[in-house]
Amino acid sequence: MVMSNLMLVLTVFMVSATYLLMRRMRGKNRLPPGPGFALPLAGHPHLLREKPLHVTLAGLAARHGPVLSLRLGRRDAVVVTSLRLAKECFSSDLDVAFANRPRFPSAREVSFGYTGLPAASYGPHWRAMRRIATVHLLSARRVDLMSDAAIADETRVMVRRLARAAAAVSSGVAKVELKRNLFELSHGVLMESIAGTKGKRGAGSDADMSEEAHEFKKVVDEIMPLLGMANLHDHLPAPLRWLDLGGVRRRLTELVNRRNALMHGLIDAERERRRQEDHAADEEELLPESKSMIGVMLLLQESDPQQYTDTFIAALVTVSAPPPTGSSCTFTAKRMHISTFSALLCEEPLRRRHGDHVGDHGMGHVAAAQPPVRAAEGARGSERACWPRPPPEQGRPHLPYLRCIISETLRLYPAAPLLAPHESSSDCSLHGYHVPAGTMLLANAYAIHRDPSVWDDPEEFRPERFGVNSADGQGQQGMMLPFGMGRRRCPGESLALRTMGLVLGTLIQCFDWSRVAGDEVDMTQASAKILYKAVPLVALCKPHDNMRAVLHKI
Ligand code: HEM
Repeated sequence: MVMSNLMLVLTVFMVSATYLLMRRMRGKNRLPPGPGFALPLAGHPHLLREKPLHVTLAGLAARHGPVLSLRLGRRDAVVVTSLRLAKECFSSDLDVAFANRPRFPSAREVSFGYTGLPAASYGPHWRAMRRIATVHLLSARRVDLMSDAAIADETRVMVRRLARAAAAVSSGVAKVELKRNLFELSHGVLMESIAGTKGKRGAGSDADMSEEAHEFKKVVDEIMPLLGMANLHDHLPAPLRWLDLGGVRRRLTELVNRRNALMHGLIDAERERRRQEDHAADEEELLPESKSMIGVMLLLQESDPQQYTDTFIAALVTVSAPPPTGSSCTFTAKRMHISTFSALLCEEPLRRRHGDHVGDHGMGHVAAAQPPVRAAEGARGSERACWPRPPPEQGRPHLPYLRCIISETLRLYPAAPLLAPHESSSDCSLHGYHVPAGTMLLANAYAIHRDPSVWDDPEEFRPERFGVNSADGQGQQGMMLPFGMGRRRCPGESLALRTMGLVLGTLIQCFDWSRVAGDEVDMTQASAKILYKAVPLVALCKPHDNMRAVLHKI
């Protein structure tokens, strides 16, 4: 009996190994190189145990080349680790071939059955959503409006909270956990942009967060850890997934139902508000841009109710919520990014841990960013300069150092280090190799941004490389892809950059930041699809001398 079982295992193993070897060797259908031994059924997960994944994949690329193939469970995957290849994938005909997203079972729960923008397959539904997102919800005009309203308001709320915390201690220096503050800020901005929940309640709208934002935050807080566990489910055989032994799927379904109920409640509330309003004349005069995202969508619904159903609206506006597994970006990414900037601003010199490697990042000059950025703001000390208002369009070039810091941080710490996974919809050829339909494509932005053949001293944090005094920065920007490339490039890029600039600029302008004595800023990266610090940053925050009077009045 034991003998026959052993024979069976050996036969399965030999057949799988021969099959994989033959596929790899087949003349014009030659797959990209990759690590040889793949476990039958499981593939290469044993090679990916080391965390974080983007660092492990960079190591494999160093051994096998800039395009390598892997087997992950029943999926073929190709990883590209060079700028040239990433551009080939996302800017030529291949961009269409790779415009699909892989369907992970756990993403079905959070992405409205794969109909949310980040998870949707390439096709008419995705095109319709994408057009609305870029034209109506995240256009330059709307980003301006959001800067004036939601982002500025929520930044002011955060500044007030920090100033009060500092005023409450006798030393005037508060110890604050930035991640929590930025998390609340991003939720506030999110809810204000989606539904304008604070504005609708009139008096008391200056509260730190609306009830809806609180509920949304609670749901998001609970969903996030489950997504990590749900990833494991994705690689289990279907019958085991169905059994849902750990109860992850059941819990996720409950939470997603709560989130959806909240979204549908917001849509109904906005519809009711519109009905009750004596809007006939006034409404016509209001520009669609001046409304919340739901308000804009309801206007579209009036013109085409079949297309813009409530579910369509909920799926579209929830894109800013936590990412479906397999997608990657959100306000979360942005929040984590501001947290990373803040870490850089507090540390001198910054020490960085990467697995076992602990090195001096040589970022002493980063702390020196505070004075130049402040000086660049011009009217320092005036209420106008301190107030979290977006710098006017023509004012933005006066903040070149801030722009450089943001670019350099996105280079070294791209929020989505492997972008979001793409999937080929047809057989195609990449760098002379055959890529079958249904192959998952990962682009290792983290490794591409540190490629020594492209960047001088790639491990150094050097904002000046983006051209503080000139327009050189444009060229450098084209050598990185923190927001992806091609058709599925992030549509929230302008909003993200605007918010990061505004929040970081305000934090620098209003407060002096330093690290807690004796503590080093730990830049260890958590292992996740979104890159963030494993250890939340606790920093010392002291109102800037010239700003005290202004902060007092907030
Ligand atoms: C620091 C902030 C952000 C970063 C680094 C970031 C990065 C990314 C990346 C790398 C992708 C995948 C691109 C690809 O598939 O190749 C993506 C997709 C996406 N992002 Fe962002 N993002 C950020 C903020 C935002 C914001 C604020 C929004 C909206 C409010 C947003 C909405 C989206 C959507 C909807 C997609 C999916 C697009 C599609 O599949 O067609 N992102 N983002």
